[in-house]
Amino acid sequence: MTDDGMLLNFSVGDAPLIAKPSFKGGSWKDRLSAKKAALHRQKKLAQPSTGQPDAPPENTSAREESDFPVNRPAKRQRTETDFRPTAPAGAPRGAGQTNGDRSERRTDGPKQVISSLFTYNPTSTSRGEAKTAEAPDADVEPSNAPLSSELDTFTSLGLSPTIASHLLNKLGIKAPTAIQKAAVSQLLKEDSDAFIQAETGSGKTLAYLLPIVQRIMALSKATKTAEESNEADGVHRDSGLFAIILAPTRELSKQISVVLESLLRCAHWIVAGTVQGGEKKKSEKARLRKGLNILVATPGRLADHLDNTEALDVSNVRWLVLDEGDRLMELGFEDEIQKIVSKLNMRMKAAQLSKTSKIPGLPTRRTTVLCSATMKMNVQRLGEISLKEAVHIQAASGDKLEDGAIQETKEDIFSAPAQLRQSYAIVPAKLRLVSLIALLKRTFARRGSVMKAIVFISCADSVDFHFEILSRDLASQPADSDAPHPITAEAPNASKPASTTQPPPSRPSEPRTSAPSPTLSSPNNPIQTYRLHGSLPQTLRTSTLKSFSASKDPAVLLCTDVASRGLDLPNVDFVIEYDPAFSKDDHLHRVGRTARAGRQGRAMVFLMPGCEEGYVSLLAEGRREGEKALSRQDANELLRKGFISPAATGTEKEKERGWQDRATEWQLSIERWALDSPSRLEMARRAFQSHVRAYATHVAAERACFDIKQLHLGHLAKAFALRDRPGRIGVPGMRPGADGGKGKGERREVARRKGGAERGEGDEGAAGGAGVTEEAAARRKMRAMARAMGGASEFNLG
Ligand SMILES: Nc1ncnc2c1ncn2[C@@H]1O[C@H](COP(=O)(O)OP(=O)(O)OP(=O)(O)O)[C@@H](O)[C@H]1O
Repeated sequence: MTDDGMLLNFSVGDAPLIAKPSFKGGSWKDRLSAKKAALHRQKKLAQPSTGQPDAPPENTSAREESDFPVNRPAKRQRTETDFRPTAPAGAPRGAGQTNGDRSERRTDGPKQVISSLFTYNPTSTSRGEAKTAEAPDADVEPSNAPLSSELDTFTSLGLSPTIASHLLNKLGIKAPTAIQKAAVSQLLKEDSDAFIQAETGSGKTLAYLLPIVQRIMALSKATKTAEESNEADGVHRDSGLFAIILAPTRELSKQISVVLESLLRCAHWIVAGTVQGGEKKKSEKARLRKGLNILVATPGRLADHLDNTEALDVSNVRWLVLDEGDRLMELGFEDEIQKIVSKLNMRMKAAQLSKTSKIPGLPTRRTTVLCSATMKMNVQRLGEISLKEAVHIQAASGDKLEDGAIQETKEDIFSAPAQLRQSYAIVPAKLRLVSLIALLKRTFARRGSVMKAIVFISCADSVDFHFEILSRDLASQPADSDAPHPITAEAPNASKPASTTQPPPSRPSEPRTSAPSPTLSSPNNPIQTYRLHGSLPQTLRTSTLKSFSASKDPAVLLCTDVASRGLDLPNVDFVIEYDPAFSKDDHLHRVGRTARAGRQGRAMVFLMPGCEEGYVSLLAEGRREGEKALSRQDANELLRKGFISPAATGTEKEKERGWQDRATEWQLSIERWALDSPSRLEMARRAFQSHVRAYATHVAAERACFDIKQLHLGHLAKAFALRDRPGRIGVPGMRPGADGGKGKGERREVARRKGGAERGEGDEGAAGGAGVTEEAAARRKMRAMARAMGGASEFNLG
């Protein structure tokens, strides 16, 4: 949002345009350009009226891109009379018309602004250099696949034939991945601490679970006396707790325990359980009292039980795993982990001194395993807290390290799986929503081409809004609406697809998180849409994920970053980052939800023309082959493919007009849909506001690519189906204050970003004064904007 934008958005307001506005604040440049714009409008109005409105573009669809300003467009206030695209032949009344009169009649509030989709869009600044590449070579060797050599078997790593045959026959896992090969042999052989680092989807969970389960099975054998024959006579649930696995979120701890349970079916006498926030402590205490051998936990809840649950005896714990180490630190669990580690040390030592442990074969020292895909400062810190002389286990190496220290080598650079096909789309703000719909329509056009897609969105309010759009019932268009069918290519009976999937069971009071998507479905390919974010109750989050994973129909999940880490959702073919991630690492975790364990996958990130295009070089850093591995698309390409009518005939120009008109029709119908109900309108406004606030929280190091000053709020509002002027979009009851109404995880998430920003500012301070001044100016600007946007200072993060 440039300064003149700010002034036009917020200062001019609804005042009569003839009245001389006064311009205050901002630099002299801001004031000058705002004055010029007002003068220009006054001149136009002073011209003798012909009874006709301002000449609209003859046909918006047909405008050439070269007519548009190359950089950011000059802003002007526009009314419905500005936009009168020619209705396509045969279209119902209203197709291609603005319907603005009706929207004004319906709302007693301020005038609505209806802008055309295809005019005044900024063009790409990198158009000249960037290639519109084809998808990178599909034959790239997967980097996280199971090993294919006949010599690489689980038994050759030292795993027992019982476990190996269980993996093969019951879990369908034939050969280890590279990280499993390195980790299993190391952890079976030695009792040293270890840092396991490998890319997303490389099988890190089994890499630490397999050796732990085998070692506990071995304890069982050692416990038996020579004449005993039954395995169950060895270790049993009362023998003691031997291993604890810590995961940062409830979803992850649940997922790990599911993998563990499936593994333990070959050693049924070993009992595992979970303790995690969101569950009743009383039932957890009862579970702990009954006895467990392996515990999967979230750090906060475990620390709580260590303080308050007498039955939790940790004196025999000999394996501690810290999974998703970077996330544990980002979510602020450092204190809890420090407390847990020191309690484990203390109780183990006390038991060893009093010689109360009676488990033969129990190792004398505890092995701590830290897992992370990234190697950041905070992981180093976690290593210092928890590891001693750790072995660094990567796909191919195993170097012994100093106390807790983790050496960084070239291979430590966190990158996406090699086989992931990654692209970015340059989409102007106004075209974002229609482009997303076009992309999803195209993605699910053919049954079987894509099973599941995940769309990452920056905040919970925006997830809710887009979920309502995708799941809206096309049959219940307003009765008086002359809206055309939203996407003319859609089959008439596509609005109620026959779903074979059971949506997650939700009680009447619970918000719905799953619904068929009439917009994306076709008669032979029903699409189910899901939503997930941190503001939903935990039980609903769990059931939604379960249902999405189990869905036999193609499905799309709209979610915040709550689903970006560690989650292993089957058959995800496509990840769309509709809002770019708040940091590069978050991006790699998000795209890592596809292309797992050697499978193919695609990812696309939406970027706006201008400073966001700088993000392409950051994307390239996450690829081994650099920018070569990235392909590029433009909004027009997405729209053409998504909105083209299968029956389109005529010249290229006519076809183009066809898809532009259809995209416009769809956009107008969604704007009417939002205007038609106060609750929907509020939802759209809330989503817009939250989105803008979330935009301001990209990590400092990447803020040059996501400069809030460059954001064109008027254009962006269109992508939220809004016709309001941005300065007027205020949502009553929007949660004020940093922590208002947020759950613990959400507060941690906000703190993480703030922490990142503060560190970034400190770094800049060290580098030189100029940067600091600019940052400070930007912060002042952001604060001013937040005030103009309704006064709330935080956003509803997932
Ligand atoms: N040896 C193997 N052969 C085939 N599939 C495997 C193998 N090991 C694990 N998998 C599968 O690979 C998927 C990814 O495993 P896992 O979730 O452990 O990866 P990860 O490295 O922890 O990923 P992330 O970093 O995203 O958390 C799972 O579906 C798992 O069942």
